[in-house]
Amino acid sequence: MIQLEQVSLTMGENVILQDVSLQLAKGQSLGIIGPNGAGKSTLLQVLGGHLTPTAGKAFLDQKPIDSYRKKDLAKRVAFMQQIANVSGQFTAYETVMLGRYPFLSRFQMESERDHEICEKSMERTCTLHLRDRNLEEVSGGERQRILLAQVLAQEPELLLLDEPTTYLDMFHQLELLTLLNQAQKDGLTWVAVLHDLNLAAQYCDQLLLLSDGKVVQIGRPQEIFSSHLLEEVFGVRVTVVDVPGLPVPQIVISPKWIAYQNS
Ligand SMILES: Nc1ncnc2c1ncn2[C@@H]1O[C@H](COP(=O)(O)OP(=O)(O)OP(=O)(O)O)[C@@H](O)[C@H]1O
Repeated sequence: MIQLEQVSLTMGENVILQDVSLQLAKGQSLGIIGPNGAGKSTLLQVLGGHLTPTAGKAFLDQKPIDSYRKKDLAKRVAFMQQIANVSGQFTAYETVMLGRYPFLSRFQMESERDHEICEKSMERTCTLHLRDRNLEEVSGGERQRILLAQVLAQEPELLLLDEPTTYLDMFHQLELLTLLNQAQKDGLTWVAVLHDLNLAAQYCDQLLLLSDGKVVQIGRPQEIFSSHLLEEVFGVRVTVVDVPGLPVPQIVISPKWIAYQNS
């Protein structure tokens, strides 16, 4: 479904992404992990067609992403942005309805079906009770769930999410990721920037570890969760542990100075 071939992106004199290649088939999920400033959000923007690589190629279904008309792309790809970038001037329901706009022509009113889809998306994300509240009048976690309802209402084939679990409590973090895994069974492909490596390992088919704009490794969580690799990239002490009942390993982190103290 998506394919990047040696993608590089330069802004001014800064090389933000360098030689990034990846392939993701329909119905798969990918977690992008890496330290602050590694280029994760930028990579997501390239996948969404918001940024065009300065070198290399990005494809959606074998067609260059930058060759799609904006509206055609919006019918297939939804982008759940970081909530810090979202304006609070709309009600929750209006915000969710924005997800239907790629399907409406100019001056066309929303149909009964559009309303049904919005309500269903709000039900799935437990936000229906907030429908008439302004986005400025809800908590960070509620706002995050409203944004999730918006991208679900868009009924995308590819969903891109930038740190979707920020502001969510443990219950709602699991709920969001479970919802994504359920949608995946119906064919959704999704890519998320995640800072919680343990959740990323539990819910993503593949992880892409990015550092300084370069792919350190891409593979199944079991392959990425080597203490060596994570210690080198994140600069913290990492212990990889098996948890009974979980098919993937988890990590326990501690500050690197503890390693120095104990050694
Ligand atoms: N418009 C811009 N012009 C120049 N440099 C930029 C621009 N936007 C981002 N950068 C730089 O690109 C690098 C990657 O930024 P990006 O936001 O993709 O990182 P990230 O891995 O998502 O970070 P974080 O985990 O902190 O959100 C950073 O060093 C950032 O300062």
